[in-house]
Amino acid sequence: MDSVTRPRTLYEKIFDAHVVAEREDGTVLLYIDRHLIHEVTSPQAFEGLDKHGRSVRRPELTLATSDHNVPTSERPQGVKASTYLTREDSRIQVQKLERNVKRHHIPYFGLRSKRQGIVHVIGPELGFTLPGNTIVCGDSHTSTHGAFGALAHGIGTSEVEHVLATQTLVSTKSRNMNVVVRGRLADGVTSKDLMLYIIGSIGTAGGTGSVIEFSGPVIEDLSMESRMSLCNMSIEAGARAGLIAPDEKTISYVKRREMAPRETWDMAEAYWKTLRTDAGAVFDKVVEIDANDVTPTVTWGTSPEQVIPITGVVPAPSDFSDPVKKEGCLQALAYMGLTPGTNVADIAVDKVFIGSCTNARIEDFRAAAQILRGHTIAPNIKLALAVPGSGLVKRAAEDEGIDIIFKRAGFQWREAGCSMCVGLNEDSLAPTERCASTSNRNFESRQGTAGRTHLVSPVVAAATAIKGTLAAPSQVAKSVGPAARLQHVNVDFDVGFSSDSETLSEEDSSSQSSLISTSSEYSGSPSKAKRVWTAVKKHVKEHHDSMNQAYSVYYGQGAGRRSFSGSGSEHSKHAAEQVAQQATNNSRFEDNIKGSVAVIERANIDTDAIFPKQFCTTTQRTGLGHALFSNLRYNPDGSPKPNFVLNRPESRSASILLATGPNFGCGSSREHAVWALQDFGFRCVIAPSFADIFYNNAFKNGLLLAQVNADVVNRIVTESNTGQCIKINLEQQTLRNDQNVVIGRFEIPERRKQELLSGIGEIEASLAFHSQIKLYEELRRQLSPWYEEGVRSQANVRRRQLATGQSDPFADDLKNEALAW
Ligand SMILES: CC(C)[C@@](O)(CC(=O)O)C(=O)O
Ligand code: SF4
Repeated sequence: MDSVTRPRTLYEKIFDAHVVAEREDGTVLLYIDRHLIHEVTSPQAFEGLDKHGRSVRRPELTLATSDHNVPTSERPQGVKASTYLTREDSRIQVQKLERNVKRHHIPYFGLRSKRQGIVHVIGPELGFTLPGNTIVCGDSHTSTHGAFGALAHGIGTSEVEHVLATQTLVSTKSRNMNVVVRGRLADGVTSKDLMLYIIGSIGTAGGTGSVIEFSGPVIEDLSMESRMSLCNMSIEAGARAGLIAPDEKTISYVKRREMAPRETWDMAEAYWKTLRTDAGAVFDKVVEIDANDVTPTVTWGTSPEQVIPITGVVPAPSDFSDPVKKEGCLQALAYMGLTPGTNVADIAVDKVFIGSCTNARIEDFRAAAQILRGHTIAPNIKLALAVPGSGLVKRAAEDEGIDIIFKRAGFQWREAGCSMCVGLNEDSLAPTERCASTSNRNFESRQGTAGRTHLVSPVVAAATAIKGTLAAPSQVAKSVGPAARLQHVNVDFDVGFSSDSETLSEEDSSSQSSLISTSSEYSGSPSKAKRVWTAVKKHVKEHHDSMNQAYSVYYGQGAGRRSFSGSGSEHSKHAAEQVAQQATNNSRFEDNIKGSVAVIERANIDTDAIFPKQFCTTTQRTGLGHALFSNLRYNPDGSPKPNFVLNRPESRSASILLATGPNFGCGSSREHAVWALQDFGFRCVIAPSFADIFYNNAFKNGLLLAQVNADVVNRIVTESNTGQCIKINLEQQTLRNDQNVVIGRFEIPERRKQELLSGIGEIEASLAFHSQIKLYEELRRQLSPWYEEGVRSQANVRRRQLATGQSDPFADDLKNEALAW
């Protein structure tokens, strides 16, 4: 009961309310309320499901769209992936998604849908994203949804498969971090500037292992769109998730969205209002930010932490005392083609991109249009691209005349998609082209091989387009009189999608009896389950606004949360046996690795560097070694760069990779990075620290990550310079040289070690908890029906439409899509 009475953070409350079961190794099975999928990170997950003959547990809790690969050029009516996507690999990815959603009855907004768009734009805008939810997606920017007080984070493809099969994730509690923002944001300073400033202050690894709750008067003042931009980039600060407590703004944003609850709205609202950090709750770390210090901010380098006010000058390596930052500065200056001391405002750009899941919402286009109105882009701008985040954003902007302002200024006004954020379609940078971009990543070659990215806010992007050089909005004269109609028109999201969910009343006897039967399945005592359930019901009546408490009461009675091999439970024993059997079927991780070491002297090696984006269009998980570090390894003509470590003959047989700097694997969630490292022959990566999503992905695939201190890094470098092999003993956590001398120890959490040693398949292990998952779902239907009300499977929506004969735009849009299959 301690968890109920102790003051808790918002994060802890959401986490606790989603615990399906606690496992013996200290991890928990966390229920996932909402799952978003897209074409790039899902094909291998569906393939995994097929291989094991598994189905999708709750298709209606997953929502799919195609966004990364889709062209943003004009989309004719009735467009089909087979003809519209001219790049073969992209077309195959989209078609595979279409086949998978059809087979599994997953709602899908694809090329024909008005509601198609970037996953992190459509989730909130459709009301799929709700406060208090757990939300995941095979995409690091899932952190965006934290703006709603949802626990939302990116996962790798193995975890996508896990969620599809079990509707849960294996999880551990993160650390609690609080970023408090006081003061006031000046005119022309946006939440994007604020977030760049925060990342500049705490660094790209500043949030590692933590969930950041943003709070303070400045956060309260932000609109929902601005909050989304802020939370979106939490991953760029290394955090597992960003969170903002839901308030009136959140609630009125969600209300009447197409997939939001209606009949159960009042209960939902009452519950959401309880979702805030209790007074006296303890954060592991608190960072105070004064918004008065924030000015329009841009990045000058190749990491989102390399930021500078637009009024500043490009830094020199000597400005940094930390040797890692000094080296990073040197590398970034060379890549970006910049000279220290240059005024940022004198940096001329070639292209301007307003779009991406960070800044492609209606408010972003409104703000940029205010700057662009009556102006035209500078002659040196080769391309100015405006790409709405979704079909609905595009429509809303067009209703307000915003598209006209953009077009008159010389921008191209496109269809929705990820576009030049990642350049998986035709929208990308040519080598050495410089871009002011409202996206979130300035990694090397992110927007195009050898392209140069400056991250900026939408108003800075607009001002830059006009000036031709990086510019603050205040540098652009306000035009007199509107050049086009620009007014705020509220898009009507209330399009008559009435609820047909079977809202289970508390008195629903059939569901109550099914609850009792599932409960008894593992508690071994139907009468006890009944008693417990009666107590819970009573509690719910008294505290109907507190789901956390209701769950806790239930669990407090000892009815749930059996640990994996909990005593006395036949079901648990059976599960344990099943998993033990499974373990013997899996190949055991050999606890000793011996091999030569390839050394990369860099910090913050991002997954875009490990597995460049142009290869992300694959639907394979094997044979990807050729793409490993491709941009660092090969010249544009395909010839190898002789100085890159993997091209040296002695590296061909290396099975250990050492990164000398911290934060290896930061950025994108693409699990391809792990698959490529393994395919090349690496069995272990050693580094001072790792980014969270990459860490998870590696262990899911049996790639050992060994964390060492600076002394051990130096020792390994010395040994490998003399051609020595390194021996790794996982059991003892030691590193030895050829003479068997221990040259250092490495850190690895016990449970990760056991995971590797046992070789247990995680999905099998989680499926063994099916009774607990079922029970949790029953409880949830009773205690928080609003999370079930707005979601429907594709099949259900269409069945209902056929039965009622009623026109329903949401359903029509889904049907439209289905016609293309
Ligand atoms: C799928 C990929 C291209 C991604 O969206 C994935 C991610 O961020 O996790 C990216 O932006 O790098
Ligand atoms: S970061 Fe870019 S590529 Fe990734 S989801 Fe957002 S818009 Fe798409």
